[in-house]
Amino acid sequence: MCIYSFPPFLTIALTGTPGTGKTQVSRLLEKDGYSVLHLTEFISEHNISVERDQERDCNVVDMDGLEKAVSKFQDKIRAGFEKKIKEMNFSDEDFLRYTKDPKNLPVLVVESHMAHCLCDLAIVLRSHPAVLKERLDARGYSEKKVHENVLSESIDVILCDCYDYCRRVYEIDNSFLKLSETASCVKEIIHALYEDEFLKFKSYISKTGEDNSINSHEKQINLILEPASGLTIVEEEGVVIYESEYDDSVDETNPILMKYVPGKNDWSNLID
Ligand SMILES: Nc1ncnc2c1ncn2[C@@H]1O[C@H](COP(=O)(O)OP(=O)(O)O)[C@@H](O)[C@H]1O
Repeated sequence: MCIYSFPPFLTIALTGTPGTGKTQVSRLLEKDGYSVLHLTEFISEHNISVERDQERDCNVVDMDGLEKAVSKFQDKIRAGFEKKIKEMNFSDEDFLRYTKDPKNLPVLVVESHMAHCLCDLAIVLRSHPAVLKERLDARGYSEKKVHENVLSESIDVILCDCYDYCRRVYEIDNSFLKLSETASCVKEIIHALYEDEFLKFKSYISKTGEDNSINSHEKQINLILEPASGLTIVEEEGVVIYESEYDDSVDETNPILMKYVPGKNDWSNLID
């Protein structure tokens, strides 16, 4: 269950098998002014790893601790955006124009191969297993670690996980793209997604009978989006919450998002 406010603040996972380019691409996004959380650095800064898995050559993370720490971080970033927005008297059109500037976009990009466990929107970077193998070999990974990651990419492990955890999932195959082109695709999805969610939330709020203009709310409107039928109103600790339905099937009408709907890369025939 997720609770949203209006205008929405989105947390988007930039995920993918190691070597698909998450770190490099997210550095480019950061340079352009997007808010980015690098989860691996965040985990070591906050001491959230519990132990080292020697066999798989990686750290084991305390997921509950991570979730709490990320949620706290997210609240801080979100409060900053909300403060700025409250100070301005926006029409919807003005607001959407304002959010075209990455610095003003109420979005936090969380970058990691497990970011999708913490977000309900995901962008998955994909690379052809042969391309991925080259990148991981160049990194000096052991043969076993390269094989494990290449196999995982071939059978869509992260993509399938995303379907389990996330409400909306998009996939970019960057096997034959430059880093900057991959970054452009990510940006395209982020902005299209923000606009789409904004309009969707707005229409949910109009179903509640509340005023759905940006500056009309003294208090936050909280929406719980889950596959429920109809619209019900619940009170939780004095806060009015509107439970609305959403369609969790892949049903994109935005032409940009349609370009990135997942499922196009079938590399399973490469498994020997
Ligand atoms: N189109 C591309 N998109 C992303 N990475 C690319 C691309 N082409 C080459 N690369 C290279 O692949 C490697 C990906 O590394 P990195 O960003 O650390 O991946 P990850 O964070 O997913 O493990 C980098 O050396 C990067 O330069």
